[in-house]
Amino acid sequence: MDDENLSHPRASTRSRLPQPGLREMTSATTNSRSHIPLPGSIANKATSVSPTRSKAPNPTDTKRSGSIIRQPTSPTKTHTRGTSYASSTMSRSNSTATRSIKGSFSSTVGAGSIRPASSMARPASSIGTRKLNGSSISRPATSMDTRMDDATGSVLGKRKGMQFFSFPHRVFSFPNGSLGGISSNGPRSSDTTSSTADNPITSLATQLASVSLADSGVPDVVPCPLFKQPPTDYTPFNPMRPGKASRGKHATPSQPQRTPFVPFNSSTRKQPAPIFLTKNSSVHVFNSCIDTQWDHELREKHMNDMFEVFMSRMNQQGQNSAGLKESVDFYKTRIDELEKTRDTLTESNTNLRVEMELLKTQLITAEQSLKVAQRDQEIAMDDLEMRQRIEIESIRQDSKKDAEALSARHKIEMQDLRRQFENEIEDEKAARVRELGKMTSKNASALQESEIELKSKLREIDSVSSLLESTKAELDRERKHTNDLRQNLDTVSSNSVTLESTIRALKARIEFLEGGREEQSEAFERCNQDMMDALAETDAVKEKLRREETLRRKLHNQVQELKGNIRVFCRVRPSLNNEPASHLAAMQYPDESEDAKEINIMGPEEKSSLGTVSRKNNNFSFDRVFGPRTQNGEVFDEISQLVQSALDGYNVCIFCYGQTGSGKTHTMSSQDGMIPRAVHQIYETAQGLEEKGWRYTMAGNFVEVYNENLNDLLGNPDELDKKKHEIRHDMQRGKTIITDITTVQLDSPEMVESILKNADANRSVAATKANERSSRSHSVFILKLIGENHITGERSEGTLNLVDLAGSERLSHSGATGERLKETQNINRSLSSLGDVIAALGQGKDGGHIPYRNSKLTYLLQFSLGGNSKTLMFVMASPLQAHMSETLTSLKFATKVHNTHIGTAKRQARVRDT
Ligand SMILES: Nc1ncnc2c1ncn2[C@@H]1O[C@H](COP(=O)(O)OP(=O)(O)OP(=O)(O)O)[C@@H](O)[C@H]1O
Repeated sequence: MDDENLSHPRASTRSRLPQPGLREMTSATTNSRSHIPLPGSIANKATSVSPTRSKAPNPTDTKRSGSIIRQPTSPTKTHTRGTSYASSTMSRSNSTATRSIKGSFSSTVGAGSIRPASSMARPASSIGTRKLNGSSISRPATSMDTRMDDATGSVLGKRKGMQFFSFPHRVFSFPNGSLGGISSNGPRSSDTTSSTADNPITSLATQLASVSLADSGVPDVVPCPLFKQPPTDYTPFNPMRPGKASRGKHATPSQPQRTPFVPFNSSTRKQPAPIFLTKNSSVHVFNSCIDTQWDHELREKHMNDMFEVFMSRMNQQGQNSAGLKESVDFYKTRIDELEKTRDTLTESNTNLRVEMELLKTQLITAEQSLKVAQRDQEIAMDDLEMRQRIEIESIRQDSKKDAEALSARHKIEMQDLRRQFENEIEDEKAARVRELGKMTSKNASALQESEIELKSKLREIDSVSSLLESTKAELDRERKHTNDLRQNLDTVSSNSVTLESTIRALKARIEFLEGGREEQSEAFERCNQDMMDALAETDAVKEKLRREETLRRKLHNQVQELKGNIRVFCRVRPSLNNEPASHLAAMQYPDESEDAKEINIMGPEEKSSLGTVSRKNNNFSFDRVFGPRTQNGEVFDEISQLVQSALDGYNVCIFCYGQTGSGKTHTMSSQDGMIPRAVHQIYETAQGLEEKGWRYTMAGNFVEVYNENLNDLLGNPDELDKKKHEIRHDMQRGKTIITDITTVQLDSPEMVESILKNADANRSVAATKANERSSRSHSVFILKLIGENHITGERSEGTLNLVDLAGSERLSHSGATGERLKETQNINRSLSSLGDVIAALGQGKDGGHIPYRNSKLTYLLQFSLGGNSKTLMFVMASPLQAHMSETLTSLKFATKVHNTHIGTAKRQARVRDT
């Protein structure tokens, strides 16, 4: 609260109210700014007021008042402020009293209250200075004084319904017995407000004049040439309502604008002094104005009336002052109370201040001790830090020395270790190098030895091969020599027989000659002639024999050609153990005991509308029909002559056609099948022909056509279905070449068996619904036979193709799906192509198109099917009733082939004319 009072103007006003200004008012406590001896107490005030009240207005009073009139040296300022203070003080004193009664004042500043710490810490100037200097007291004294002097009337007057009258209670005194101040202030409105700030007399006179004229009924504006016409916004002075001048004065203490005061008769009267420079100068001007313009008596009378009115009002003011006195007493009582309270507060403040001082002292002491302790602490810390720094430095140096020593030691150790490792590495390297050298030398020697050994082996091989060659040549020579010797032996033996007989004859002749010399000589000549005739006869017989062999060949092939270049044999396999007789179809072989060329297959029993049971008879006729009891040997006898044709230089093709399980493989590739038998026969025949000058070489290939791809059955089984083989034809020589095919030289009949085993293992076999082990490809065994007759100079090149076709069952019967379906489709397509090729050949048109290229099989057999070849078709038949349909289909196809006339075969041989 006190802080606010110090800082806030309103608070300072409030604090002034209870201050001891009234009681302790002295000259020292007067308002120094006004230099007016303000009433320090009511008594003083009463003293100053009482003469005014008791005495009538007279010039003396006026004069005395004139002495007093110095009081408002700055009248406007003092008066205005005093008025405002009066009103505010009055209202606030009430509020203060109220607060005091309610205890709020004592609660805030009373002795019993405890000031907060902040208040205690407040500087002494806030309280003590004010009290001691009394500067703040002088202002309330001024206020109070002003209030008492000026505002009382207004307040009381207002309160009591009195006409407002702000004339001061003091008597005005004009130096020349006139109210110069009135005239000088009256009409100068704007100038007045500004000039009053500088001239208090003029200001006071202006107020007085305005009030008195207004109250006395005298017109406000007196026509006086001395004054100018007042401005329209001129407002008479009202002390209760500060005008613009007073407000403006407070607001802006600007320099007043003064209108030069020109005397009316300035030309006649000499101015003693500059206008308004002194009070006397203005009086002179005023007097001069009066003398010349005003009716002095009238004005005096008028002034007297006015004075009386003033006086009466002054009396009234005196009465009012009594009321004010009461108020003052009340206020004095209140002030006493407040002063007591203030004393109490002062005392408590003093105690608190002492206490605060004590605390301050203690605080200072504590701060000092704290500072001392802090300083001691800092010193100790500095010492400690210094010691630690020294210790750290020493430790660091020690550590550095240790580290350096350690690193030096490590460096030495590292160098030692490095040297040691380098030595070890060098040793190891040298050992390794030595070892490597040894190994290299060993390897080199081993390599050298190996090379030497290899060279020796190569030499051995060369020598062995040359030996072999020479042995072969020698063997050939030996063979030849043996043959020659044999022939010679034969000749010699015959000759020896002849000679023996001749010798016997000669012996007899000799004996006869001995008996008669001439008869002996004749007999000897006859014997010699007989011998010569016998030798000549022997040569003639041999020549005749060779001519007969050539004739036999010619006749044999003529017989084969007469039989037809394509022949069809039918073979029905026997029933197997798991096939009961009830499941067999009814088949008949009408001419089995004779030619055995027919077969009747009885169809299922059919009942006619008349109830007769009949069977459809399917009669087929082929070149030969083999029944179920026929063995492979018997079959081969029928084809052996075709195999002989291959040796004679013909292309022979024997293939088996029929449904799955009809016995094709059994006939062709079984151990006693056509292929082994053919090879055996070829060997035997070839050996027999050697006596007649023939030498044969045999080379075999075994291939299969699977899904229209050619596979080498004698090759690597892993390359089946991967390695591609192409079929190429030499049209001029009538030769077929298969690329990348394995060719086996058949030096012995045993070689054929191993070939067949390998081929059988490689052959694609897949299970189907129709047969649990079914060959799903066409296999072709190709035997190339090249024969040379070193006696006759003949040469023959024949090919024997033994073909085991895949099953010919119909697609619907096989029940194949997926991959099997694809196989079956390819099989049927190739078989159909085979039929188309045979049919085209049967048409016999020279240069006609033969569709060999429609399938891989027909393209492969191009030179074995047609005019240059002999073809034999085995149509295989199953005895089962269930296979009847397929059997009939196969037999119908075979009948078509049988009815085809292909033409005359040509021998692939160069026969020397004999
Ligand atoms: N003449 C026969 N004498 C004895 N058994 C035979 C005869 N013909 C065929 N078989 C037997 O009948 C079965 C089927 O014969 P095979 O395998 O030769 O028929 P396939 O027509 O070659 O069949 P795929 O077309 O499936 O090769 C075999 O067990 C076989 O031994």
